[in-house]
Amino acid sequence: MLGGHLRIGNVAVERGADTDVASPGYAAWVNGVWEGFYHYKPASDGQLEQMLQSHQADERVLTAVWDDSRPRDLVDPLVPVATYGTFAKTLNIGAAVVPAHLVTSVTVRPTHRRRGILRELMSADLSRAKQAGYPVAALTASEATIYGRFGFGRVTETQTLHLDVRGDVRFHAPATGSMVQLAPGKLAGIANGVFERFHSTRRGSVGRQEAYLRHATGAWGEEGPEPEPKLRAAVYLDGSGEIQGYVTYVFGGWDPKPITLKVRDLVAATEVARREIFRFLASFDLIESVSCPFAAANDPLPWALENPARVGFSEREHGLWVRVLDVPAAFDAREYRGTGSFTLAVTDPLGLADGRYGLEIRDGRATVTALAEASPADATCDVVALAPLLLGSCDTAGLIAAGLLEPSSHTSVAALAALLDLPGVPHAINGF
Ligand SMILES: CC(=O)SCCNC(=O)CCNC(=O)[C@H](O)C(C)(C)COP(=O)(O)OP(=O)(O)OC[C@H]1O[C@@H](n2cnc3c(N)ncnc32)[C@H](O)[C@@H]1OP(=O)(O)O
Repeated sequence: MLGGHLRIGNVAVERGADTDVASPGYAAWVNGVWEGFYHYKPASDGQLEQMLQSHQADERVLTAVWDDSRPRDLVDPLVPVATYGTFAKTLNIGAAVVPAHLVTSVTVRPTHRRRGILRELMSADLSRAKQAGYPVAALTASEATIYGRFGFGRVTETQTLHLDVRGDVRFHAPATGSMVQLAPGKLAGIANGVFERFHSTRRGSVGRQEAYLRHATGAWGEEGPEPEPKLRAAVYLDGSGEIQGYVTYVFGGWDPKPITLKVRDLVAATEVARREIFRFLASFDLIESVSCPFAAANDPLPWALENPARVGFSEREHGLWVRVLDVPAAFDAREYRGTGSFTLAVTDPLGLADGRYGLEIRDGRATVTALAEASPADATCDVVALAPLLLGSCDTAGLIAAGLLEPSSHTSVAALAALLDLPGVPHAINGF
């Protein structure tokens, strides 16, 4: 419980009574978030309306903390000292796509930091999410060191891909299908469907908030909810004319060098579509480089090219963080290999996921049950390690070497690895 003059409450995503503009409380919450992330320009009525529409589409739950001790002649009491937002999407765990409780817009003002406001907001929220039946919570973090203490583990890494497109870029595979350049607005009826196909097949993918569609269509730009006239778009059609991917991009200007085409969003339902979109991006005259964010840690593009040295990567970052709330529900949705069984003991300082769990695996699918405390465990881990274990972000040997997973003295690590280790890495192509 927060003490003193601090008060926690929800903020409705609504227009003001008898007005067609955002309510003062909602406007104060949005501006609180913007200020927390150093967007030092209050949102205009038009921007607030855009935010409100997208937050309503996401069915966001907004929480704020107010400090009633601040002098009212100096600051509007509606202005929060902390913000916290959540919404429901899904996470692809490999064998199934499960509901995910997404956390975003976490800010605490410098005047109120390190007093336990984040801890209070997050502990209560994660308990509620577990009670509501979410197997997992997820977030994308500003700093890697904040969320481990709440049981979040890093599951994906992303990086920015740079493709040198000077001269003739040659691919091993022959070209297939076709690209069509179109006005970004045309993606309104296309982008979500392509993303859903990617999302349903890619382990680690997390559902997208409404803002992504607004960005894809150019209704929103880099600076937020304002039109982006520079945006260009194209779609990839396979041999039968079906749209299998799209890309949005902007010209980075004649300076600085190299002259760069900057991908804003690239979503491909198939690996062929992704490769063909890069073939298209490599074909622009006068352009020297193409940059593309949210590339996977094991991006296959260098393997597609006759000269893999054309591809470089920068800004390798932690991407998605996942918090397991319900071990049986989450691990039932995981992929495994072969047939076998083992018992996992989990410790969790927040008391949400701790216990002993039996995993009965048959032909790559598991039935997971909570066991009595006294059951002997084949391996032990903290809740933080559950996330990379769940998503197959790191193999069993790597988790053991990192000190995140501890096999018991009688456990065959090779047998455990034969059940748990998965090919490839999870990949999420969005932030929130
Ligand atoms: C999902 C997202 O929205 S990610 C974006 C997070 N927001 C930002 O980065 C905006 C700028 N920063 C902030 O607003 C705040 O400093 C916050 C939200 C990061 C932290 O809020 P606070 O209320 O100060 O945190 P609180 O006092 O509850 O601290 C909780 C714990 O986190 C730790 N912690 C807080 N901030 C940080 C940090 N930046 N780095 C490392 N640890 C941190 C505290 O030491 C404390 O640890 P303990 O409980 O184990 O002793």
